[in-house]
Amino acid sequence: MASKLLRAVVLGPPGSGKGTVCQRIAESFGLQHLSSGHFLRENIRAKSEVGVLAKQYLEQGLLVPDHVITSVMMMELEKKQSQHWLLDGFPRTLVQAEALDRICDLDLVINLNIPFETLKDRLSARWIHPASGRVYNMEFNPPDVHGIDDITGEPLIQREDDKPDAVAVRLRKYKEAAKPVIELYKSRGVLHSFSGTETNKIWPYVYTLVSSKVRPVHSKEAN
Ligand SMILES: Nc1nc2c(ncn2[C@H]2C[C@H](O)[C@@H](COP(=O)(O)OP(=O)(O)OP(=O)(O)O)O2)c(=O)[nH]1
Ligand SMILES: Nc1ncnc2c1ncn2[C@@H]1O[C@H](COP(=O)(O)OP(=O)(O)O)[C@@H](O)[C@H]1O
Repeated sequence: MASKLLRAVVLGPPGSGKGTVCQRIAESFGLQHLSSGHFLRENIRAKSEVGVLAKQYLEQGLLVPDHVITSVMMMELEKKQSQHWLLDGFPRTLVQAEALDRICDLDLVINLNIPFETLKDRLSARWIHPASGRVYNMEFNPPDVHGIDDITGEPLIQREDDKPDAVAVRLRKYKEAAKPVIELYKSRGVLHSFSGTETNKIWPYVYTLVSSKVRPVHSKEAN
């Protein structure tokens, strides 16, 4: 199998399961999972310059300006140059995709196609552990103890932008902005779309696809 470092992106609307799928890929293949939303929330908590600027956008469910998120992501990617990585939530506009093009050639783009109603239901049941970005869902993957993170025992919170009004705005904005990005990757032949209402059903196909590019951490081959 090729020893080239994998450069992959997962695209999909809010609540489509990008975070969940990326978490599984990262664990199965030992890839670095880089989530734009997670970096922004970390900056907000740290009250950094970026965080102060980004806060108002996140609270309203709006996209952060391209130059802000691009500089955050470029800084993170620079630190991970020698590792396989997987981007979650970036690029989300054509301008961001063009910025990414300037630093790498993508090998793989995974596009999650999930019906609107499913997305609305999922987001309202989502809880996160803010420090780690771990994601729970009260129906799909509840924590062992209600409202508590399994690993640290710290309280879980519901994101401001998972409230119903912000969710509707986010879904609409996503559609508009993502269309040209999806078209771009389709035209390059790197786009792989997966449709369905359940991450567990989509996951085996995603696993097979990623296996064709990188070796699983726990495969018999690797042991
Ligand atoms: N019921 C159900 N819930 C799921 C399924 N897959 C993921 N979820 C849950 C986990 C979360 O609470 C919520 C959204 O999943 P993620 O946080 O992984 O989605 P994504 O990263 O795309 O959302 P984001 O962009 O951060 O808003 O849905 C599924 O197949 N069924
Ligand atoms: N690539 C990006 N471009 C602009 N804004 C972003 C980007 N990634 C994240 N954000 C901001 O952070 C918020 C949370 O992002 P994320 O955790 O990926 O969740 P979601 O997919 O539900 O919007 C977004 O609603 C947006 O305000």
